[in-house]
Amino acid sequence: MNKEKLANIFSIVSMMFKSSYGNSYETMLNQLSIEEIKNNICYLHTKNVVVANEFEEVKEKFLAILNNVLLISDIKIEDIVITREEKDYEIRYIDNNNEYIEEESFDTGLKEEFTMENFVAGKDPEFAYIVANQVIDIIVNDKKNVITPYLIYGASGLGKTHLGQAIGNAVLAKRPDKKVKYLTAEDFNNEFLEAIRRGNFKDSDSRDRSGSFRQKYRQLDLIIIDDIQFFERVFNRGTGSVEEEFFNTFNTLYLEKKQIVFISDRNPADIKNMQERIKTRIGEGVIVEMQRPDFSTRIAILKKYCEENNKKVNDRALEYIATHVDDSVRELQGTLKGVIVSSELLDKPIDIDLVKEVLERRKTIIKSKMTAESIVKKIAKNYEISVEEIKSQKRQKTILMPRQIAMYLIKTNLMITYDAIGKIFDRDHTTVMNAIKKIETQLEIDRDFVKELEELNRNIKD
Ligand SMILES: Nc1ncnc2c1ncn2[C@@H]1O[C@H](COP(=O)(O)OP(=O)(O)OP(=O)(O)O)[C@@H](O)[C@H]1O
Repeated sequence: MNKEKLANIFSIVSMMFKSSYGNSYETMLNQLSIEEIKNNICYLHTKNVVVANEFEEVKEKFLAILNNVLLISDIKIEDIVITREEKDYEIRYIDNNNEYIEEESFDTGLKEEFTMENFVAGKDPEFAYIVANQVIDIIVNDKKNVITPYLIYGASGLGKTHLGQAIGNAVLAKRPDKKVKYLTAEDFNNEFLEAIRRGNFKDSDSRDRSGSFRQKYRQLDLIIIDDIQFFERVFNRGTGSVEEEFFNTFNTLYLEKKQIVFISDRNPADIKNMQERIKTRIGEGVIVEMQRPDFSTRIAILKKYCEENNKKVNDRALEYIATHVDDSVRELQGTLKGVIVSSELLDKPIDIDLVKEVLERRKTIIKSKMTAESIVKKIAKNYEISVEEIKSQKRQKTILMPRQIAMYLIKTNLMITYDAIGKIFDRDHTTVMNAIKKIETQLEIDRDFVKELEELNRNIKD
């Protein structure tokens, strides 16, 4: 199978994986690529050991989807092997006046495939696109009237990341002297914690810090922070240092009239745990909701995809796809990719029957999707407690036991990490591990409990 086909397959499986198990896997999947399929083994590659470890935890789930996608080609993958380069991070540290300074090759975080040119705006461009162009114009021409912060929010797969990244790429294309950085809120949080761990600060007092973390972010002309809803998981958790650093970085850039772009899956008013002062600052900028593309834009997106990838697909097939997939551009492109790959693998022409077959297959996988939240909800309902209670810190048996069961069923069904489960219940990795062990022990000694759990397991799949 050639590289292009392999890449297409990987991108379809990744899309379905995210669709079934959540977009939190996006960072991991972005750092993986498919190398080859040989002797029924699929070889994936990553440079990052953390990604390799994270993938091991969800390998079986990924394998199941991969085999489903390859079903019609009669290839059955038996195992996935990760290959990895030794060098994980290109970061060096130098000792300067007894302070550690991080020397990092500056990575803009931008991907070249996301441009304003390949963002299909449609005949009647939406507001988010119009403002994006204004933002680019302001930075490129050093205009003073910055639109900061510019916040784009909206449902998954509508092109928020694409547009945010495209702003960065357009600025650098015209003004390579500008300092631009794209990162996710999770990256910001991790880098901050890593900087503390590596002694990048003078002491543990979060107000007295030095080093490149601050410098790096505060010298930017344009910062694009994606998925800021992530902050609700880390803000308001004791020390508040991440929140403080975020506010200070944001505020410094804001006061210096530098351009800030935030991307979120929801309106900032609905992001929990965010201090009022941050919300107020955000409110001083421009907030735009990304819209679902209309039919003619969906057709234009599909045509653009064909053009860029040099594929010929007849108008009827494109119209059929655009009629049946109307809620996400990611899903729209994924369906088209699926149709193209199926036609190539089967050596069949693209007709409505093939499109229907692919749509049906995608629906079955998506229909069977079970998420951690759906499991929590069903378990809470079964034990007649609320979702808030099951996630709360309460320890009475009537709440504790359902919580442990929910953790166990999430682990066994979704195979996500203990940390990821911990985040759902606001618990640490060890607590989750102990809870699951407890259920396993109980299952070994109690036949009735086994039956109860089997019944629950059936329920959560309905
Ligand atoms: N208007 C568009 N024109 C061309 N491609 C688009 C458009 N909108 C989205 N896409 C493509 O759809 C895919 C999903 O877009 P993107 O990741 O930007 O969505 P998102 O809104 O950020 O989703 P999420 O919230 O799940 O991260 C990408 O491949 C992107 O290039």
